[in-house]
Amino acid sequence: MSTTLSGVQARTAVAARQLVKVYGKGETAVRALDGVSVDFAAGQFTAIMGPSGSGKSTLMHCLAGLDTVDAGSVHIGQVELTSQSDKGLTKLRRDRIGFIFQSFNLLPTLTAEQNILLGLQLAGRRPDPEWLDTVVSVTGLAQRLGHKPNELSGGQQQRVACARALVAKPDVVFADEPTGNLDSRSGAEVLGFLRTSVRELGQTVIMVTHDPVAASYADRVVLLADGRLAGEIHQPTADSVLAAMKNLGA
Ligand SMILES: Nc1ncnc2c1ncn2[C@@H]1O[C@H](COP(=O)(O)OP(=O)(O)OP(=O)(O)O)[C@@H](O)[C@H]1O
Repeated sequence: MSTTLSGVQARTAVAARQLVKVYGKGETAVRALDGVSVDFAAGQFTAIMGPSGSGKSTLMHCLAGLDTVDAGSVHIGQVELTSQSDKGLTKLRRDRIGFIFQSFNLLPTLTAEQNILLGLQLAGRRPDPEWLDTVVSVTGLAQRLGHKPNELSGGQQQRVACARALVAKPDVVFADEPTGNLDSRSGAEVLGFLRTSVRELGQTVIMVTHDPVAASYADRVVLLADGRLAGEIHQPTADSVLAAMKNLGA
C-alpha cells in the first residue's frame, strides 16, 4: 500500500514562523529559539539535529504544543497552536499528534495491545480493526500483543510505543531521541519501522536525534545552531550529516 503520492508530499503538515522561546529573565535569559521559521512536509520523515543546547528539544516541544512560545506561530494543518486554550491543546495533542519518547513510557501493568489502544480508549474512540492489523504487522508485534512491557526487549517496547503513536492515525508523529536507549540493532529496527511508516503508510514523522546514522533514515535533516536554523540536507547520508555537524562545531 502506498499513500505517499506526490500531491500528499507537497502538503505542509507542520509550519513554524518566527518562533522565539526565552527561558529565564534579565542577564541570565537564554534565547533557546531565536526566530525559527521552518515547514515540515506531510508524508516526509524529517530529522532535527544540532549541537547540544542548540534548541532541538525546545523546537520539538513548541511544535507539538507541549511548551508555549514567546513569539511566532505554529500551525498543525490548519490549526494554529499558540491561540489554543489548554483544553484545545490537550484535545489537539490527543487527536492529531503521536509521541514517541526515548524512555518508551509504556504502562507496566498493561499488555502490549492494551498499551497500543489506551490512548484511543481514553478518547472514547474505537480502533479501526484493519488499520490496527496493519500497524501491528508493520511493527512486527503480532506474536507479542499479550506480553507486558517487562516481558519485552527494549526494541520491542519501543515498537509498541511506535504502534501506540500510529494507531490513532495522527497528522504527525514526534519522536524525541527514539533510539537513545536502544542498542544499535534494535535502534535500526525502530528507525526502519519509522521509515516504513512514512514510505508505505504515508505518515509524517519529525524526529530529534544526536545520531548521524539515525538522521540518515530521514528524507531531510534540519540543522539548528544557537536557536536558529543553520541549514538543511535532503536525502542525507550518515557522512553528509556528520560533516555538517562538524561544520557547526558539534
Ligand atoms: N527549562 C529550561 N530552563 C532554562 N533553560 C532551558 C530550559 N530548557 C532548555 N533550556 C536552555 O535552552 C537551550 C536549548 O535547550 P534544548 O534542550 O532545546 O537544546 P537541545 O539542542 O535539545 O540540547 P541537547 O542536545 O543537549 O538535548 C539550552 O541553552 C538550554 O540550557
